[in-house]
Amino acid sequence: METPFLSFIIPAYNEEQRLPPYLERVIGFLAGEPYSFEVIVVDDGSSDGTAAMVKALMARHSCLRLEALPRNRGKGFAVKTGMIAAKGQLRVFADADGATPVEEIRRLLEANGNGADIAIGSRAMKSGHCVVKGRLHRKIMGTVFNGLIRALAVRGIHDTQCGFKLFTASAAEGIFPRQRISGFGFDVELLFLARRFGYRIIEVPVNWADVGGTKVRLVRDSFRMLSEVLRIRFTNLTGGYETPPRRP
Ligand SMILES: Nc1nc2c(ncn2[C@@H]2O[C@H](COP(=O)(O)OP(=O)(O)O[C@H]3O[C@H](CO)[C@@H](O)[C@H](O)[C@@H]3O)[C@@H](O)[C@H]2O)c(=O)[nH]1
Repeated sequence: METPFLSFIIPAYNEEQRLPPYLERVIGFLAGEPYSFEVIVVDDGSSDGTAAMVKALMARHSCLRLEALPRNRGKGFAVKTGMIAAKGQLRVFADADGATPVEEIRRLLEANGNGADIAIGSRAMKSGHCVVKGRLHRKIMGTVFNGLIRALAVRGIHDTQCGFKLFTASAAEGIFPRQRISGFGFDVELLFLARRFGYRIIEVPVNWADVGGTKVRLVRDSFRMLSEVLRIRFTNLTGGYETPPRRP
């Protein structure tokens, strides 16, 4: 069987400290795997040296690409940019802090092998091999937010917000051009559209660690996410989403 070409996309906002070690780990790991790959960093108008740092690493790693946005647009917009620029038959996005070890990609690929158009990492599904390390208030927030999301937008998914998701090229091309939410609520919109378009989603347990230095502001971003979820409902109700593509 032909080995797939894989795109690994990292949205980054002011990540000059946390991103370099993760990038090295990602490239080192993928280089040892049996497929070819590209790594795309989408710099979301950072005010620190994120873009310069990526450019310096590009001199050593030909697999590395930079998509630089002129101003800060939000994680959702950055992921959409990377997914549309990507060339891979399989496209993964992951957080810059390396909260989910890159090795966990094997679990996403296994789910894809089992028929998933979209494989999503989950911190909520318990499994013998998975460790989820996080502070209590983040866990409580996560549980409350996920409960609300399940009721409002995507029933049956345990963890919509884990920043470790895989799409086949055809799912990415069907969903991302139709994505409208630029903030952290974008994960919910992706899954909502995926359901609506008939793509098969498989949720898999992954290791995850709260490595600190989060850019998420608890109160501000929670309210913003809630308003984004309500916007998804409203856009759908008023027929705002384009006609679904036909699932191949
Ligand atoms: N492009 C872009 N990316 C951003 C922004 N703010 C944060 N990010 C990126 O989003 C990722 C996650 O941000 P963290 O700072 O690591 O926050 P976290 O607390 O670990 O995030 C958790 O909650 C988020 C919101 O639900 C999730 O999106 C994320 O996957 C994770 O579960 C990182 O790659 C970070 O660079 C922004 O304004 N723009």
